[in-house]
Amino acid sequence: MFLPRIVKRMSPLLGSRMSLNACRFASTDLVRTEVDDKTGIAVVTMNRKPVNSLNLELLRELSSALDAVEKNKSRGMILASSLDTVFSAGLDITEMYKPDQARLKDFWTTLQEVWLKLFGSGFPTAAAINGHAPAGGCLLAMSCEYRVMRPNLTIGLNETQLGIVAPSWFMSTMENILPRREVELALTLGKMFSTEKAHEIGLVDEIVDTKEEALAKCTEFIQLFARVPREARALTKQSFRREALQKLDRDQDLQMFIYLVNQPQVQKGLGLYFESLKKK
Ligand SMILES: CCCCCCCCCC/C=C/CC(=O)SCCNC(=O)CCNC(=O)[C@H](O)C(C)(C)COP(=O)(O)OP(=O)(O)OC[C@H]1O[C@@H](n2cnc3c(N)ncnc32)[C@H](O)[C@@H]1OP(=O)(O)O
Repeated sequence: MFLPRIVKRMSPLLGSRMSLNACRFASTDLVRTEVDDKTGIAVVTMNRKPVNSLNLELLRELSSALDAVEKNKSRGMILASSLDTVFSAGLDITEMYKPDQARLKDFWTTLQEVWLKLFGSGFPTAAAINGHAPAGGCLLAMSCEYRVMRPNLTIGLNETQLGIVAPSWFMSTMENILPRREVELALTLGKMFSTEKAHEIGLVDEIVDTKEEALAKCTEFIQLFARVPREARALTKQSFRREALQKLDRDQDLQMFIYLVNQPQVQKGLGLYFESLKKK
């Protein structure tokens, strides 16, 4: 259960440049939310070792953090990771392999909720991609409006490589950024792009060397909207993204997911993939 703790603290968040800004913190073990009092921007940091794989608890806390950012009327939100080399490893395979059926349902419903809140948010969003971002990790980054990434990492929707299929709303999210042809190729190949290639094709907007620089660039992006009326901006974004948002039929998507994940050959594939990750 997410219980926001709102306290005043000095922020070490963005290094010395921001270190005198007081921040409000609303944090749990898995997700830290820090709002800079000077910029009004919230940094939501995923903190689930070792790889920020998205299990039910992390998704629930992300969902609550997004509610808190909305409620606090923050100027915008930056999504980041506390880990050195991984932004998010995507969905936690253990949620889908030999699952408890009630939890599986909760898991998928919460993932849908996080996407609807993040992709459909009125406030500006940016992702500081300070580590690898496969599959669901790529979905989170793509749901933001701007992406800044460190070099020599990877990002992409690799589902077909695992023998599974990215849901259509994962596809629409990529299509909101890249040309259709590029998306079709990326999805059918299950392509993981290097940071440099992702930048070349426009999946990533900027490359920087450190997490601090990534946070600073994301802040600059969000500040572009400082003089744009908030409501007009929000409605424009939501109207632009409406088609993708409305295409998600939550019940149908849930039923399809439950049916497919429980297929013996999908379970076998997930088991083999999970083993291969462990043996790596
Ligand atoms: C036709 C049938 C259709 C069926 C359709 C039904 C299904 C629909 C759902 C589709 C949606 C899927 C979206 C997803 O997100 S699936 C998840 C995909 N994720 C990945 O492929 C990433 C896998 N991980 C990695 O590539 C690497 O871990 C990394 C992120 C690059 C980091 O590498 P690093 O070397 O730092 O770390 P390790 O690989 O050593 O991992 C450390 C430990 O973490 C465990 N791990 C890693 N990823 C996951 C994960 N996604 N879920 C659970 N656990 C994970 C790994 O096993 C190590 O554990 P260990 O320390 O115990 O060995």
